[in-house]
Amino acid sequence: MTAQKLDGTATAAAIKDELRARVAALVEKGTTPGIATVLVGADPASQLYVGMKHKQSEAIGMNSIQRELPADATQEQVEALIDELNADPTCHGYIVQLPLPKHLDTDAILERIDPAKDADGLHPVNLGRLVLNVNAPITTPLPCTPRGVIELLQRNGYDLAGKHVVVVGRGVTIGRSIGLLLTRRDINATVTLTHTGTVDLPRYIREADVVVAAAGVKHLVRAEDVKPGAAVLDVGVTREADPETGKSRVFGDVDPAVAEVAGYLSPNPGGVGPMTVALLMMNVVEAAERAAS
Ligand SMILES: Nc1nc(=O)c2c([nH]1)NC[C@@H]1CN(c3ccc(C(=O)N[C@@H](CCC(=O)O)C(=O)O)cc3)C=[N+]21
Repeated sequence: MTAQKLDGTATAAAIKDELRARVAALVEKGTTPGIATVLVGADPASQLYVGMKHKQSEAIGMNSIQRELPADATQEQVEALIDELNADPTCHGYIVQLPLPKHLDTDAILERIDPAKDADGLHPVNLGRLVLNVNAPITTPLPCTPRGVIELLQRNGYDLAGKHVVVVGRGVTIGRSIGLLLTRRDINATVTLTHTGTVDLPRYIREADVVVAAAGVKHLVRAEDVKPGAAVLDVGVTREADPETGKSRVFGDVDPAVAEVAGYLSPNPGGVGPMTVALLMMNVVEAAERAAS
């Protein structure tokens, strides 16, 4: 492999060390930052993700609140739980683990979250403020996966100013939101957003200094299309049986051969996933800092 690995696990560990100190300072002043999760149903992957978030939050001294409802919970029950967390002064931020069971109105539930407690940073009010606020310092929760991508590059010495970032995929968690951060004056990147309606995707990939692959299509980004030396961040998740072992595992959006061409590569797993969890916690620590000041 010629590419330098952008190690999300190590970078997230450094962020967590900083957060541990910020948590301790808040505790000193009488506020223990509290993070909550809402899990509806018992999907094994969701249980695993939620468990990871609690374990890591507790490891840095946060208070963690784990709320669960059965898979057949009604809209009213979920909304009542949201109202409860909005009113709970010990909960400074929380997430509703997605996806929710199909009978529930996901948008209505997410919009009911108090924007000040939105740990994902994806509440319409927070995204709207990000659209409107191009330059002023940000005082609202930020979308945590996009922030994770940017921190992973910056903390490994990659300067995004003037770079052409090609984003593949228009999902809300990354594709549609990351450009709002990358094009702020303090980062100063240029962004192209591509998606399944893009004609001739390789034409765009070839022009990219940075590729953020978040389409959820296994091995969509091929080595022959990547500019030598480019930074490639693999954010896609496809869960499939491994052809060799037969066991289910995660496949990213980036063909492994890209490692021979790229200058920097954020693998999956071990890249943006751990950064997302670290930035989720940072959103909650920042919410607690604002609440305490
Ligand atoms: N409201 C909401 N917010 C989320 O942030 C959210 C969500 N719902 N639903 C599900 C997805 C998925 N997600 C991941 C977070 C960390 C890893 C992660 O750390 N993965 C490890 C591997 C973990 C393992 O599988 O053992 C890695 O990439 O190295 C993966 C996936 C957050 N999500």
